[in-house]
Amino acid sequence: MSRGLLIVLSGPSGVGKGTVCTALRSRIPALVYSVSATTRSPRLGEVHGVNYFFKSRDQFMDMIENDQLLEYAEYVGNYYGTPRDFVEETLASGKDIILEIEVQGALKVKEKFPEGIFVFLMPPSLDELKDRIQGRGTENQATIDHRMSVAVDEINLLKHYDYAVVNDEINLACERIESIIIAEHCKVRK
Ligand SMILES: Nc1nc2c(ncn2[C@@H]2O[C@H](COP(=O)(O)OP(=O)(O)O)[C@@H](O)[C@H]2O)c(=O)[nH]1
Ligand SMILES: Nc1ncnc2c1ncn2[C@@H]1O[C@H](COP(=O)(O)OP(=O)(O)O)[C@@H](O)[C@H]1O
Repeated sequence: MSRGLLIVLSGPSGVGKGTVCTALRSRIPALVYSVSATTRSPRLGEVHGVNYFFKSRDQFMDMIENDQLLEYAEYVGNYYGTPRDFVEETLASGKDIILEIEVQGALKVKEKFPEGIFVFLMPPSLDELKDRIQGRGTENQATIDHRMSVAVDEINLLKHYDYAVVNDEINLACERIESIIIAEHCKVRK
């Protein structure tokens, strides 16, 4: 049996990664989602084990010490990381897995899995990005400003990715990513 594809969906906060990823999973039910660990507090409606594994700082440090994370990053004051075993087991079972992670973490995954498919979700413009973060209403102004300054640095790292997908419209962005996955399955691997 051939291994599954590792798909990394990355891009600045507020670009629509979560929204696009949820829509993509309903279009492709076989696509497995990697649930990350984080030290961030749960937002209203978020469920432990579904959206994230919510951890204390000490628990997160233990996961790092015990080499349980494929990658991790500190992002705007909190830690986020990808549980390693789940990714390895999913790929070995022949299923495709999608990681929805920020840019520093994506680049670390690339060092370990250069064969992964790295997709950068682009905002139609920086003004639209700010409107989306503000419109979501989950962050205070200082965090929004911090996330916007990080976003500019992140967009400068686009060159390390395989694909750039503009999230102008959710269904269109999903179609583009679905097409990428289909094409990657057809690829002749040398
Ligand atoms: N490196 C890394 N980043 C992650 C992971 N899980 C989530 N992130 C990213 O961390 C950033 C902040 O996530 P979050 O606080 O949920 O905010 P939101 O994605 O902007 O709604 C986003 O860019 C996520 O994609 C992970 O396991 N590793
Ligand atoms: N294509 C789109 N057009 C308009 N609004 C969008 C689009 N994609 C996402 N959004 C909105 O932008 C906000 C941020 O999306 P979210 O998925 O939380 O981003 P991220 O996970 O990248 O931080 C949400 O309010 C979401 O409904």
